[in-house]
Amino acid sequence: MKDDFSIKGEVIAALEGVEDPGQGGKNIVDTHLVEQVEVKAGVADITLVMPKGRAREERFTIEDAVYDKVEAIDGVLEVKVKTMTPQALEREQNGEPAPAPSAQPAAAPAARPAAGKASPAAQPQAAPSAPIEGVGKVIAVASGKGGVGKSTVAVNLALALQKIGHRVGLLDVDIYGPSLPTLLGISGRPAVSNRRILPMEADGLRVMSLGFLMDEDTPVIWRGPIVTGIIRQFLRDVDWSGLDYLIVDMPPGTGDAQLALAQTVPVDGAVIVTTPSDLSLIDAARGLQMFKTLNVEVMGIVTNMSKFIVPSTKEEFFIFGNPAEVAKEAERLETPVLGEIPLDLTVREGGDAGRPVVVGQPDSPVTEAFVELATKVAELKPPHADGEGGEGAEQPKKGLFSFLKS
Ligand SMILES: Nc1ncnc2c1ncn2[C@@H]1O[C@H](COP(=O)(O)OP(=O)(O)OP(=O)(O)O)[C@@H](O)[C@H]1O
Repeated sequence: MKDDFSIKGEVIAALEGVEDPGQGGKNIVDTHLVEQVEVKAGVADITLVMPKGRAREERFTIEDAVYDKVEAIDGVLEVKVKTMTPQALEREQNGEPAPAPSAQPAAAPAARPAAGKASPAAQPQAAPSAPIEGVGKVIAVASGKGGVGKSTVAVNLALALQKIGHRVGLLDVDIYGPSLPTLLGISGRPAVSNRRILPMEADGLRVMSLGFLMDEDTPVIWRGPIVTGIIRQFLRDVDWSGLDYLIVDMPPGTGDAQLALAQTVPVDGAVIVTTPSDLSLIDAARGLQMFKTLNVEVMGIVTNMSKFIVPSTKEEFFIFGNPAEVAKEAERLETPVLGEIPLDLTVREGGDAGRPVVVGQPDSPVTEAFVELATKVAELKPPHADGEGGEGAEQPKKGLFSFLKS
């Protein structure tokens, strides 16, 4: 039986098949009508947002199409569609009471049990994912739990891949706390040329992060479909051409960003970062399972903060638990341990100073550990021979930064 997570992916893909009338053929996800999608025990709860002035006929056409498409998904038992005005949504989000009936949301929630399933052939499939032009391999760096050093590993893995001779890009889709600008010590807004976003540059890497587009204090409350839109634009509208590797720093956990990435481009492999602590390991196993569900190959686990070596005596301390436990868990999960990165003051200091350890301390043991990791990653996933291909390739581009205007 399908789990709710995979059904949710199919629901979002199905909504991308619903046209928003009068919007030049765009679908309702791209025009930001879809505010939220939740699937629990086979019940799909969909919130649409439409301005009050929207023609009733159009609204009904959209709602009907949503019901038809979503009901046809295998595993969906019931479909609930709630259509709200932006004002009603804002009130709901602020926890304010609904006003008098005359100013109610555009429509009350309506449910329809998903009777009479369509034949499997007619069921919507996940959106086809086309490779990014000119990029060799896309590698996701993920963690089940926050704070284990995933972004630190992503940045230093990217730099170490570069150190061993590859051309590398780094994409930060950690929507809950994009940290690449801080870790790499860069800021500013990316330029747009020929309707494509140009990545920023740091230490020879091409970098794109949500952090470049957000105010530092902006609370991030983007929901599933918006996250999908942002990630799609970062993959499709940014000029990544001419790269051997694109390293993607994922948000922690198992959620919409992972789903969006896997549905937008073929992901060649995922690297799961964990500390040796029990809790991180449980979450790492969950993350690993999620990538399997999404048909993304898990290349292995990286144990971060594996041990602390006292610089003067070389004595070793296992502050977060013994890395042997990670090895045991990796064996149980039938995945290799790709590398062990020690807990080291220079890593933290380098991160805070915007000078990652691989460039700040190029001859240190920690850098050596990152280079070993990068070498293993490159062995497992060598970049395509035609990694340069696709430069200058013409792609239809529309709605740059449109997600920020919604
Ligand atoms: N091996 C290490 N040695 C010392 N400090 C480290 C190491 N790895 C990460 N850190 C530090 O731990 C903190 C958290 O790291 P980081 O931001 O990379 O974690 P994260 O898993 O990406 O967090 P989030 O869940 O917030 O995205 C940072 O201060 C970083 O410098």
